[in-house]
Amino acid sequence: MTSEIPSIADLHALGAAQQPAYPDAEAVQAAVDKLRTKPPLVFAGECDDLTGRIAAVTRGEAFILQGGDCAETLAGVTADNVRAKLRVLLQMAVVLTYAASVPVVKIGRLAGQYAKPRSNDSETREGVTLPAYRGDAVNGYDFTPESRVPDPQRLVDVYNASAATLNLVRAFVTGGYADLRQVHTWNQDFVKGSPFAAKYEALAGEIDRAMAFMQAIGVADPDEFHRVDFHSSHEALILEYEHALTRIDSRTQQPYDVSGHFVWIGERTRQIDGAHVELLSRIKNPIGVKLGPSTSPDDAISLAAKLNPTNEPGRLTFITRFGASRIREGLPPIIEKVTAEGLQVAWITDPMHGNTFEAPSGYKTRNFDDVLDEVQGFFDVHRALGTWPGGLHVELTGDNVTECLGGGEMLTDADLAHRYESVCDPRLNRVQSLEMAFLVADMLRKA
Ligand SMILES: O=C[C@H](O)[C@H](O)COP(=O)(O)O
Ligand SMILES: C=C(OP(=O)(O)O)C(=O)O
Repeated sequence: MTSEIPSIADLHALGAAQQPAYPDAEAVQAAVDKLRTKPPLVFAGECDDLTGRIAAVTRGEAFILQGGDCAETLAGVTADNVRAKLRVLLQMAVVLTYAASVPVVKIGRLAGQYAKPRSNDSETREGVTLPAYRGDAVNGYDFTPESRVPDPQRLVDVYNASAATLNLVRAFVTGGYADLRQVHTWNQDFVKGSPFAAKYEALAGEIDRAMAFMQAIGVADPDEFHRVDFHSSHEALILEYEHALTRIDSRTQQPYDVSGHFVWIGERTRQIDGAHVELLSRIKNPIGVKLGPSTSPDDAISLAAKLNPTNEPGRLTFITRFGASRIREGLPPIIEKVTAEGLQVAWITDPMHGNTFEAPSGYKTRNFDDVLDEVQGFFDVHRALGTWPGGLHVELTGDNVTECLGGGEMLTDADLAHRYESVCDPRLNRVQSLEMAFLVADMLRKA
């Protein structure tokens, strides 16, 4: 590590929000020492490649699809689970690419999304108060005093789980599963009778014909259909983990956080003088910052100045998450100021985090219509300002869970109990995700 990266103590001295209160400093040091010996999960060159792809988004030539679990779990690292998430993202990407004729940059909230910022430090159930669950990177979900103690060994477990996930993802995306000629296969075992399954099947048939045509006239190399580019991402939350995985690239002598291709700073940790902004200002990966409704135009300018001082296209993505009721008033002044200053950023919408509420049943949920309305608001604002709506960031799963209300299946509060599996926030299920892709493809075509 060079002097360019502050020490972990210096970072903590700046003030770091949302960090675990580890009871045993020696155990933290032991976990960090172990992480420092581990090989990189991603390569610096891959991160640069992603920066180049996001630069195309900044120029209005491509669209980002970023999606996956709210919180990955260690127990969730199974072949079926990873394949299901990848499959729904591939299906969505195909819909967006084909229906809107725009290249789609695919980024999973995957292989590292294990730490959660929380609104409250503690959780109370039936008169018992314990530390809040902060993701499998920090403590256990079980509501017992033992499980909720932050354990730094979990950081090593998360590294291993991320390595296993990435290994599978790389095998799937280069080994034939993601081959465009498999578009029909991805649709197998979809919810029977779903109108979106039928709509997808029709689109897949068109893609087959288009590929056959391109091959027949000799403009397409079959190898081009065989593999896709897919990148990992997560919120860079736990300083010990991200710092231990920040390494100097032997090609360029520059620091990269090799825990994932793209890392972002959350709404609760984007303090301009805080530790997260400082650490991410030093690494060379493409990075994101969540911007919620309290963001002022000057906040956005200061963040861009600190995080992307050379104004490099593709380096910085603003992920806006205002809520459906606030985006139409809140977003324009920010975009206007950023554009007036000539700042190169990609804009993407997270229509999930500003639209969460507690249903009468007690489940944390989101309404599909609110999510869609925020996406529509995002497109409307960009259209009015002549800027490019560069992408969609969603919490989703490849399974048929019942966590968000509405959508084509018209899930109600009574349905939430059937299959609510998220350990933190509610995700779109497979049908809702595909429905979202078709609706966004329509918006994108008009953009
Ligand atoms: O995913 C984002 C946050 O971690 C989450 O929304 C916080 O949830 P909470 O308000 O239940 O703590
Ligand atoms: C915590 C998250 O979002 P935000 O920082 O926008 O609340 C998240 O995306 O997991």
